[in-house]
Amino acid sequence: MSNAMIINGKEIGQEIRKSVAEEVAKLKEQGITPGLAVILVGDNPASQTYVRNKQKSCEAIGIYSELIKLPEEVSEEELLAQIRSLNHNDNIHGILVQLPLPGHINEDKVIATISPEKDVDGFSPVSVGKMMLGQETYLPCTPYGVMKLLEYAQIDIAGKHAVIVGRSHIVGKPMGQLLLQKDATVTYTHSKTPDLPSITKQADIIVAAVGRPNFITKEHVKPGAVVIDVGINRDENNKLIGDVNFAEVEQLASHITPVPGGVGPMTITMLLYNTVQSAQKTLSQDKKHKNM
Ligand SMILES: Nc1nc(=O)c2c([nH]1)NC[C@@H]1CN(c3ccc(C(=O)N[C@@H](CCC(=O)O)C(=O)O)cc3)C=[N+]21
Repeated sequence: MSNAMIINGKEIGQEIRKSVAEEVAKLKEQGITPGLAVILVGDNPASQTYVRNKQKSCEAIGIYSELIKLPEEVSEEELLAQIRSLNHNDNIHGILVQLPLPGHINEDKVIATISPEKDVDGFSPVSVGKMMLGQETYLPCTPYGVMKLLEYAQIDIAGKHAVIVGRSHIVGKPMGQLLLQKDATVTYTHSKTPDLPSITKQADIIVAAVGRPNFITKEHVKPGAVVIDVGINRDENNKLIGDVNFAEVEQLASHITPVPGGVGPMTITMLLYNTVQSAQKTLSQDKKHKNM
């Protein structure tokens, strides 16, 4: 069996970022600088790294980014007040609250407080509801990024059997919905699914989003399947590894995404994309006002 085609998320992400940068330049000519606010609570090192990456990526394409750092002990009310203030700040088109949040804060309440117009993560109940209904909205960045990877790799989705491993609100669940909207037959699996390999073996497309290193092995994969690895785990040497045993699975998959350099860079790319979309919307609303 020949080796799989490796889907290069870094390269595809760069290509999309180039066209997002062009949109940013156009907006600037019209006097608008897209702005993203990132709220970081506490000093979790992994979260700090992600947030720094997001800021660097914004900078690289001319998006203004503002980091709001709050102490671990911040009250829920104070965090909500920050979000409400950003909801009304005209320089800010996107608001992202870095997850996870400390235990004393109600994540659902926080996310629901972000104005749906600025919910570039696509996590709010309004965004999720619209996505389910197939209405225009901000799509969650990771599943959206996976859809772009499949599109760029020219993988047909209609009629294919997609098996999602993992059912998180931010990856697994929306991933299945987006694939369903493209006419895949979708199966959700999770930690309580008995005999997982018997199901994943039927998949034309596997999306692994379990959060367990090297969880998906060759026993899980039908020869010729497309394998998308959403996992971000650290091994004992602090090296980034996915949910898929890459060395094993690349021998029989038709396409596979690496970690790093697969889905991760696409997540940030779609965040930039959503932020610019939001800025573009304010422009068309301004015009409407002026025409009145
Ligand atoms: N409100 C919120 N929105 C998020 O989108 C969000 C979040 N909270 N909390 C944490 C997770 C994690 N996440 C990643 C994004 C990009 C990479 C990424 O670009 N990874 C690179 C490698 C980076 C490295 O080497 O550390 C890659 O896979 O190639 C990873 C992880 C977004 N998250």
